Amino acid sequence: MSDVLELVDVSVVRDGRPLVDQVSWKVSEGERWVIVGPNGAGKTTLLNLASSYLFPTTGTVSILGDRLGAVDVFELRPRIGMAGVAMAEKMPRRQTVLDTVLTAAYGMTAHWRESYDETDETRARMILDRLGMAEFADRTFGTLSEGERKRTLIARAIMIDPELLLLDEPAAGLDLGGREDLVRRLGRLARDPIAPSMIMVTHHVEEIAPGFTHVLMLRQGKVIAAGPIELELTSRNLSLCFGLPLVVERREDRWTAYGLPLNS
Ligand SMILES: Nc1ncnc2c1ncn2[C@@H]1O[C@H](COP(=O)(O)OP(=O)(O)OP(=O)(O)O)[C@@H](O)[C@H]1O
Repeated sequence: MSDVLELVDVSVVRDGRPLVDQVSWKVSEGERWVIVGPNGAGKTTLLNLASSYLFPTTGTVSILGDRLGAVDVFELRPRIGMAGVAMAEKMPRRQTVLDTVLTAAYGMTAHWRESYDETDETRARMILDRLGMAEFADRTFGTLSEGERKRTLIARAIMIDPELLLLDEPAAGLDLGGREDLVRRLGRLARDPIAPSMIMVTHHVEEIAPGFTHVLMLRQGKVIAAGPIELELTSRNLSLCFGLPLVVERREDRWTAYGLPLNS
């Protein structure tokens, strides 16, 4: 199995403070990773390294076999799909859902010319359908609910047929129904053998879809645990990660966590 991502002794330092602190981490082809950790732990910073938008202060980052610093990132970026809040902010609100997905194929955020290939449009509609967004194709992005926007952005990230798919808090801000709908769809994607390798940042273990294989826990820029989810997603590791006593339970193929009550 070849490596999709390899970080060796990576630190990102800002104002003399490490945001990511000597992280070594390997993601192999086909793996689906979840990154968990408290606010400010460095999760988004790790995703920014993985997407080639951030370079490490020290250490080496290799993405899809190419080392950052020794590769043209403009050739690398079209091979990486990314969906997250930062992307949502860049999307023109008056652009249709279909165009929001289609423009990804051309490395743009906004509709430029009416010259999209018919096959691209067919593919965009098929992906929207898989994410339950077919009937929204002609709606403008700005009129969508939070959940619909998130599904549109995931469709956009998949449109380019990436080798690595990065999802930054895809379920944040969704209500229970919206979260469960998204988890089911991500589960289908995660279990699809031809889907790309995936890395998802989340704050809640309840958002981990079935099919995710590995977990990386981060606290204050340092890796607390990393490896197969069934070995590493333990009460002990999660408590260390969040700095309070937590119990994590698995029920069938889903996870849940809760804090122990305070002693009175
Ligand atoms: N350019 C920067 N300069 C200084 N500090 C920064 C910079 N970018 C991020 N930080 C800090 O780095 C830390 C890690 O940020 P990051 O966004 O990676 O955390 P996170 O785990 O994704 O947090 P959250 O769960 O709140 O989204 C935070 O304390 C943040 O304030």
